[in-house]
Amino acid sequence: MTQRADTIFARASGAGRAGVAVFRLSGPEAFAIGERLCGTLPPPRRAALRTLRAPDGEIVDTGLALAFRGPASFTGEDVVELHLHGSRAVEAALYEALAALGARPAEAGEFARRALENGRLDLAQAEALADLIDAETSEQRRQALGQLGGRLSALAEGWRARLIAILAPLEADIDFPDEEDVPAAVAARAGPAIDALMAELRSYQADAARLRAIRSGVAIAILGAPNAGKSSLLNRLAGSDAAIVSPTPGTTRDVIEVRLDLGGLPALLADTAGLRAMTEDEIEAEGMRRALARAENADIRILVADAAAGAAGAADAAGLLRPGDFLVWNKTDLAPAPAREPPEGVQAFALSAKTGEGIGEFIRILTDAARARFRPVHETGLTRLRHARAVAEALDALARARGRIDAAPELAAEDARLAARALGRITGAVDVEDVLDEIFSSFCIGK
Ligand SMILES: Nc1nc2c(ncn2[C@@H]2O[C@H](COP(=O)(O)OP(=O)(O)OP(=O)(O)O)[C@@H](O)[C@H]2O)c(=O)[nH]1
Ligand SMILES: [K+]
Ligand SMILES: [Mg+2]
Repeated sequence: MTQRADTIFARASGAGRAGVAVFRLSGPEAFAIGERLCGTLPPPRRAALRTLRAPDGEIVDTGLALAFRGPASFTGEDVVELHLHGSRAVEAALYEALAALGARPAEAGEFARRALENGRLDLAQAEALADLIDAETSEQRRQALGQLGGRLSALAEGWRARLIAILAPLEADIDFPDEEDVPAAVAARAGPAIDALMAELRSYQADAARLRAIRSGVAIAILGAPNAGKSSLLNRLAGSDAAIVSPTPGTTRDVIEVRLDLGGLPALLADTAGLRAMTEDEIEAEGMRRALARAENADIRILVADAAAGAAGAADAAGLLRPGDFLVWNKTDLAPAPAREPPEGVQAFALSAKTGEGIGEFIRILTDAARARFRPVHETGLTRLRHARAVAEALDALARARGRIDAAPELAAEDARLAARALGRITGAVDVEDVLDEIFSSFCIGK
């Protein structure tokens, strides 16, 4: 940053009434403003009780004050943290006092952005911070903590360092083009090294969709004929009355979503409108279109069929199923499940959404299947599309480099440099500006 940064403030803890709310002040004037507010600040990294006063002498609140001297702070700047009573009135009085003392409210993600600019976090870690704040399940927490701790950064920087080691002799070759035996020797060494790196990158690429599913949730869609009991099943799986259940066929029109925690793996479960061959009703037809789109894009489909309707109950939608999906015969309190082979790779299961019989077992089976399918091979990896794209770009460039290494080492060197550049984008070692706005706009204020 060329110009001197503003001193910014925001509530770091969640909005609303609270026993304690944490406010953060960061920037070159943070200590001076903190002192005017608190009288004196405690020594860095020590908490002390203070009475906070506005410039006109009015008491704002009493609470804990903590000072962090930059660069040993979250943002890398001087930071003052205030733990006050979490009321709207205290917050309003504090903001007024801080503004009067020359600080301004922070923009979304501005604290993390300063941390990045001051080298306290790299881009992958900043993303992980956002993921950790959003984490709802244990798998999400683990993944975000690993990345925040620098695991992905170390991986990406390691790949880049290997590439640079491969690149250096190729560049030396450009400088000494006359020495006859150099190109062959260099190519002989660089070729296998590129192959090994490509194999490793591919194995991480193969994991990327699984890691993204952990971040954003596995998409599961419930589909089937009207009145099969789809909404009843969703309510059972969610443990709440999220969807309307009624004996009227065509009750569900919009897609109803609930979040599930499948043994630490997050899932987004969608209930959809019943599918039937024909309908005159425009709203129902739109519901069916949405149901089909949802089924198409889901990671896992659960086809619900009425056991009492016999094999015909599953016939219409069976074509939508893919290996790894489920066929659930519902209403086993009324009739046993028909003896009908499910489509290839589809697991059949019998239960009653009404009595709850078989639900616990079905949740176990669904959880095991989802966890097995989305278990990553590597503990650390490409958690965002942005990372996967960078690796795909690096792989393309490396494939070109590999093809040219014998005939045109100088072109191969250029390709290898492009690959290194693509990998450098993961941590923001290169081209960081391009992605900053996209990443930090998703942060909330105070982070
Ligand atoms: N006996 C019995 N009735 C059930 C069972 N599951 C659902 N039902 C009943 O079947 C009817 C339809 O249930 P819903 O859950 O609304 O079915 P749906 O598939 O969501 O229906 P649409 O949204 O209209 O497509 C309701 O009267 C439920 O009480 C079950 O396991 N046993
Ligand atoms: K219904
Ligand atoms: Mg329904």
